[in-house]
Amino acid sequence: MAPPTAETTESRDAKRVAVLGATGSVGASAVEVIAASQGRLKAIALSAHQRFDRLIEQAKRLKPRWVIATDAAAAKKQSWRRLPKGTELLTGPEALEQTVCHKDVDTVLAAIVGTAGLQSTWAAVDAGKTVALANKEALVAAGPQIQKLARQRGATLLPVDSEHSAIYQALKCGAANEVERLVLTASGGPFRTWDADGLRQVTVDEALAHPTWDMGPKITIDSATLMNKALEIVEARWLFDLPAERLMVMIHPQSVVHSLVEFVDGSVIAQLSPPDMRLPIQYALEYPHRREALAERLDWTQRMVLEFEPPDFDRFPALELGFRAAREGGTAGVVVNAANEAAVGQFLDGELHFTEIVPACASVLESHHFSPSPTLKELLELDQWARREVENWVCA
Ligand SMILES: NC(=O)C1=CN([C@@H]2O[C@H](COP(=O)(O)OP(=O)(O)OC[C@H]3O[C@@H](n4cnc5c(N)ncnc54)[C@H](OP(=O)(O)O)[C@@H]3O)[C@@H](O)[C@H]2O)C=CC1
Ligand SMILES: CC(=O)[C@@H](O)[C@H](O)COP(=O)(O)O
Ligand SMILES: [Mn+2]
Repeated sequence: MAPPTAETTESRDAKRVAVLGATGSVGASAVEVIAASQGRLKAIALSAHQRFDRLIEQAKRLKPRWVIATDAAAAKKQSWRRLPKGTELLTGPEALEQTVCHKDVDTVLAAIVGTAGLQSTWAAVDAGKTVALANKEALVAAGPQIQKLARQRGATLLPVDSEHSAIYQALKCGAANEVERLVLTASGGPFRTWDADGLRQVTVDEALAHPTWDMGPKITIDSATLMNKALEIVEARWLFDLPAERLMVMIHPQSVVHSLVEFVDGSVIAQLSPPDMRLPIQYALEYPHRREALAERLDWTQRMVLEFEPPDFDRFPALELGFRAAREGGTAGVVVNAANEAAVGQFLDGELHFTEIVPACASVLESHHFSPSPTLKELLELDQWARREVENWVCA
């Protein structure tokens, strides 16, 4: 009997992945991982918000069943003639939620940036899917609610964020009650060594020049303020169910040690690799298997220096906001996250100074009406409220 062709292997055994945010930095890396998976992974759906030419190229390569254009108005102006035969176009944000629930979707890669990714992540969890989670903002905004829903629906959350992927892997070395603390590493961003005067003069181009990672604009600005690490503290709080007191941040400029777990006996287990998102994406999509990867490897024939230093909470006050949101829970996460998204947008548009991003978030967090266990509807309303507050915020 002839061996199965790639096509038949795919249709019988392939894990069918819906890639939400396929045209972004994480999404594009996921497309490479899927294309190189020798038929083990099949892109069943790819979504884009506005970069439709890129989406069409991806569709020609992976031949998904569906492409989703979430900006429906922009989709009307696009020519879709180059879509491959057999690929159906769906439009509007509601198409994300319909698609992730489909019985033929096995895994959802949540790689939309910001709160825009919350409802589709929620829908995937609600449908009991395996969710490979890059969209950290969803967990920051609604961590306890998403975890509760995942338990009720039997959904599995697999981290894609490099630090959380490292921690997930390191946690396999001990039992939950043997964990002392999690140490999240941070590159320190482009301004790691800058003084307060320098920080006040930061330009958009300087903030977009990340020293070690090539990422989308929003997370790159977050890395520069260290708000990314603040969000990751909250993400770790809910993902691993550990209190803020057992979470730490260490600056590690090389971005080779992606995070560490310290166990009660003092042993510290870390995961190392060059900074390349294709590895944590592949780990989550292929889980529980490890496969040969496209990602860069460490070169053990070369001298390598790995540095660690504690963060400076004075120059980077975002960190304190992250620890506070992780300690308080409730509505603190959604407010910090939404205020930050709005403030980063204003900074990128030249309407806010770099050093105003975090004070704007702190001020909105301070003035909001805290609630300990909000519903999804309340969270979405607060998200909108926090954005409006940042629009009206004036630096004291
Ligand atoms: N980049 C990285 O290395 C890492 C990213 N992450 C997280 O992954 C997520 C994605 O980051 P990244 O890939 O850098 O971001 P990008 O900005 O590169 O990509 C964002 C993606 O989301 C889509 N999108 C934007 N707005 C909307 C919207 N309103 N509705 C639906 N889709 C939308 C974009 O579509 P389009 O481009 O077509 O307009 C694009 O596909 C973020 O949550 C980030 O924090 C986590 C760890 C590492
Ligand atoms: C790749 C990834 O996971 C990013 O979140 C990265 O960690 C950003 O780098 P910083 O450590 O500078 O925030
Ligand atoms: Mn990260």
